[in-house]
Amino acid sequence: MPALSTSSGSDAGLYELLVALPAQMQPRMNSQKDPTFLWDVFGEKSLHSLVKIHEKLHYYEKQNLMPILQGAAALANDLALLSVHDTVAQKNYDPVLPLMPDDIGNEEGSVKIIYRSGIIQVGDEFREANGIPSQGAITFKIIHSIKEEAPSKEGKMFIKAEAGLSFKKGDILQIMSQDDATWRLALRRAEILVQPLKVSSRKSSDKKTNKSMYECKKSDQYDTANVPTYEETWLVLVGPVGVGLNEVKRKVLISNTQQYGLIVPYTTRPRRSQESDGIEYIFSSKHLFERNKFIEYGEYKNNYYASIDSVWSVLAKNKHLRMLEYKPYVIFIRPLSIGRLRETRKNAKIISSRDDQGAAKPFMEDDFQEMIKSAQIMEMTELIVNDDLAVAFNELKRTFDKLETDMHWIPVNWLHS
Ligand SMILES: Nc1ncnc2c1ncn2[C@@H]1O[C@H](COP(=O)(O)OP(=O)(O)OP(=O)(O)O)[C@@H](O)[C@H]1O
Repeated sequence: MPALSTSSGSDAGLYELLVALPAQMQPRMNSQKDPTFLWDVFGEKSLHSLVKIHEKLHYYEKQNLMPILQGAAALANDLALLSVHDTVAQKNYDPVLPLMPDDIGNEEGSVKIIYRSGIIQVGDEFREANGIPSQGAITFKIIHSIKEEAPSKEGKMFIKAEAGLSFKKGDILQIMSQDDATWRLALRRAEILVQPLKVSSRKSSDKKTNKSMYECKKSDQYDTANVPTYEETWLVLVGPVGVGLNEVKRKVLISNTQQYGLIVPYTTRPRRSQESDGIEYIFSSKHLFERNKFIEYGEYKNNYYASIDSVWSVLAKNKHLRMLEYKPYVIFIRPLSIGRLRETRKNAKIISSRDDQGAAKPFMEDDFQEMIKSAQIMEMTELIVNDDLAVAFNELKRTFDKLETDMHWIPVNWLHS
């Protein structure tokens, strides 16, 4: 079969070939019917139309087609939009669900559904289903699990409700943390205590606020007020006669004269020869004494002992003096043992209460026994043993320093009395 040729290149030759084909094949045909048949087939008009369309499309295929009409351009945009829509619609945008944990059994279908929705995690608690089962729609209340923290050294603290601290009206709870908006970490306290009292070096302008704190009568008023702080600390040293109160006091005073001041007490006893009025005591008559209002007073061997004005004069000099509506921090100084008193007080002298002149005399066995006996009936906030004077002094200093910085719980009646 000879190669078919086209007159105007490969693009336009197909239609012409169709037209020429029956004539070119005629010499090779035996039957008269064959050329008629071929002519009918290749001469068919619709075939020619199709071939023409094919050739046109083939020609424009490699060119950028621009629609001639404005309406056609809009149609092109719509087609692009539809095409994008179809592409997007065919894509799968479903959430990627977490894999099921291995340890959930087959029967726990509902748990699987909730879990796979990603709302809850392993360890979360399922609490409620509308309160009543199988009635219309079910509302799930889901509480996320919280990791339990290691117990603190200060005491057991709980986060989970089941492990929480039960308490009733009147119990005293010390709040340890309010970091969480819905939970409070607290320790139960046995004593009847209210505010922590902090001694700090606040400016005197804060005193008014503190005063209003004392006047609070209800606990919710304490809650909203500031924690009271005090500039002045009133320390009272108590102990049996001759235990060494003056000695200890003297050591504290000379250790920091800026910080500590002495309250000069009142007394109705006669002034001794070596004493000066206003130094050791302010000497007063019984008549005047009874007309005065004192912070504290006591009676000893028919004589009164008390203090008041001196408190204010110490305050005025800006010395340290703790005041909580005149409730002092009391430190009890006691001897170690009668044996140690005999050893350590060999060269010491007591101002004998039996001697009206108040002459200093060496300690007698009776003095030691009296000291031990009265020490046994005294119970105070803080206890310091005056065996070795230097040790006792250091311990006292440590207590004072702690008072400066630490919080102190105070009995509730201190605020109401
Ligand atoms: N730890 C101690 N070791 C040895 N001697 C001490 C010690 N403490 C105090 N003394 C001595 O004991 C004597 C009595 O001390 P101090 O006068 O201070 O006692 P006091 O408790 O103030 O007595 P009073 O109650 O009669 O005023 C003094 O001679 C003092 O030096």
